Amino acid sequence: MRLELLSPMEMAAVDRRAIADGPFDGLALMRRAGTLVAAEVLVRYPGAAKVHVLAGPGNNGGDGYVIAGLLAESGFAVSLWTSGMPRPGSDAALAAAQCRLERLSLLEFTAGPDELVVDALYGSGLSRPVDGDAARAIALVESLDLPVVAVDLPSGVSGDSGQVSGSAFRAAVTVTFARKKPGHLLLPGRELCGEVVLADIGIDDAVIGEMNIRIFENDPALWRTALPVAQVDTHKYRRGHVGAFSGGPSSTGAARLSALAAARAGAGAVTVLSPANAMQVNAAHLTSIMLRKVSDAHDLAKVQANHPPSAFVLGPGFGIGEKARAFALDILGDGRSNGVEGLVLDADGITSFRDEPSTLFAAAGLEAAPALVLTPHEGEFGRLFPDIAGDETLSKLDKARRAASLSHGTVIYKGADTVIASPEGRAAINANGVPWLATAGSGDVLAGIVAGLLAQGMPAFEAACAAVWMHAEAARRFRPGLIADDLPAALVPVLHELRGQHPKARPQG
Ligand SMILES: NC(=O)C1=CN([C@@H]2O[C@H](COP(=O)(O)OP(=O)(O)OC[C@H]3O[C@@H](n4cnc5c(N)ncnc54)[C@H](OP(=O)(O)O)[C@@H]3O)[C@@H](O)[C@H]2O)[C@@H](O)CC1
Ligand SMILES: [K+]
Repeated sequence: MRLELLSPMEMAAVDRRAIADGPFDGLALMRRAGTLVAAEVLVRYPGAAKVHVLAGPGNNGGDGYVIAGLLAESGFAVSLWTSGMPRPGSDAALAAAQCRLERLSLLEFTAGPDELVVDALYGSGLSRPVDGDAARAIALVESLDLPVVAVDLPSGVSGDSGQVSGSAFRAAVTVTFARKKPGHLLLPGRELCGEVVLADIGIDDAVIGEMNIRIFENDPALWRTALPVAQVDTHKYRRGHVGAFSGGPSSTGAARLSALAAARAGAGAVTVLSPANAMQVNAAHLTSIMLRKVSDAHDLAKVQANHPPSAFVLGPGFGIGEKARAFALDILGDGRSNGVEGLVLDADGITSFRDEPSTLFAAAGLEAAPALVLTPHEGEFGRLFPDIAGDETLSKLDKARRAASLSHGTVIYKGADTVIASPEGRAAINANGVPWLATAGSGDVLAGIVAGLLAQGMPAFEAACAAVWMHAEAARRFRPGLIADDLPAALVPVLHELRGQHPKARPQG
C-alpha cells in the first residue's frame, strides 16, 4: 500500500528527484500523467457528448494539453480552454506545442448539458485564491451540474490543507499522481475530490522512501502487525486490564460504553471504577465487566496496588474539575514502573485541564510517564490548545501535529476527517468515517477501544490509528440506524478479519 501523503512541496521535490534520476524526463512524466487521466475519462465517460478541457498556465495545464490531444485522437469532441500561456521552455510549454487543438480563451468559456469537464487549471501549484475567469467557469459548471474530472486536485483546493482558496471545482473523480496529498483526505477537500484515483506515473518508490515521509493515510497496513495477538497460554490480566472511570449516579452510561468497547477490543479484564454513590447503578448494569469503588485518591491508590489496570479511560461522563485533574496526574505520575501503559483522556477529562493545560503536558512529558492519548473534538481541542486552534494558517493536520508535540501525547483530533498525531511527528489522516458515526456515546466507545489496545501493549500511535479505523469500519458495516450501544459488538467481526490477516495469526486461545 502506498500510504504516504506528500505535501505539494514534497511532491515537487519528488518530481525533481525522479527527473534527475531518470529514466523519465519531465515531459515523459507529464505525458504519462495525461495518458492515465485520459484513460479514466475513456472508461468512465465513453458517451460524453463533448469534453471541455480547461488548461492553466503551469504543469497542471500541461497535463491538460496532453489529455485534450489524446481524447481528440480517441474521437471525442474536445474544446480546449486555456488561461495564461505556459512559461517558455517549461514542460507545459512543450506539451502545449505538441497539442494541435484550437485554443479558446477561458474568458469565453461556455458549456452545455451532458458534457464533461476536465479541470487542469491549477494543481499542486495553487498559489492564490481562484477568482476571475476561473471562478466564473467553476460557477457555470456547477450550475449545469456537469461531471468534472480533476487533474491532481480540483482547482481551488489546497493540497496541503484541503481548504478552498477562493472557489473550487467539485469533482466526480480526481486523478492524482504517485501519492495522495493531505488535501485529498482533509475536509472539505475530500468531498470536493469525489473518488480519488492514484495513478502510477513511473516514479520509483525508492525516491519517495528517501524522503522519510511521516504522514500517512490511516489504513490497516499501517498498524496491522502491531495488533495484539492473544497467546494460547495467556490469562485475563496478561491480556490487559482496563480501568474506566465512571461519573456520578446520573452519568454512568458513558463509562460503561468505554468499558464494553475496551473488552471487545481484546482487553482480558475491564473494571469500571465508580464513585461510591454510583456503585449501585453501575452494579445493576454490569455483568462481565468488574466494578470497584474509586471515590478519591486513596481508593485509586488501592486499585493501583492490586491487579492495577494497564490502561485507563478518564473523562466520559466523569464531570469537569479537580477530581479529574488529580486522577489524571496521579496516573501519569505513577508511571510505567507500575505496569500502566497508558491513559486515554477524553471529554470531561480534557476540559478539566482547560485552565492549566501545561500541568498535564508536563506530567505526560516525564520520562517514566505512561502514554497519554487525548481524544478531543474541535471544541475540546480549542480548550486545551487555544493558540494552535486559533492559528488560521495551520491545517487540521498541522494543528494535530503541533498539539501532539506540545502535549507529549498522542492526539486523536476527531471529526469527519480525524487526524491522529504522535508526539514524535508521525501522523495519519482517517478516511473511512461515515456520517452516522456522529452519534451520542460514539466518542466514549472510541476512547474504550484505544484503552483496550493500549492495555494489551500496542504502542500509542498504532493503537490510536487502529481504534479510529476500526471504530469507523464497525459503523460503516452496521449502516445507518447505528447507536453507540451497537458499536462494541459491531467491532468483533472487524477485529476477527484484521486478526485473520495478521502475519502472526494463530488460533485464539
Ligand atoms: N514533473 C512534474 O512536476 C509533474 C507535475 N505534474 C502536474 O504538475 C502540477 C504542478 O505543476 P505546477 O507546479 O506548475 O503548478 P500548477 O498547479 O500548474 O499551478 C501553477 C501555475 O498556476 C498559476 N496559479 C496558481 N494559482 C492560481 C490562481 N489561483 N489563479 C491564477 N493562476 C494561478 C501559477 O501562477 P504563479 O503563482 O506562478 O503566478 C502558475 O503559473 C501537478 O498538479 C500535476 O498536475 C504532472 O504532470 C506529473 C509530473
Ligand atoms: K486541477
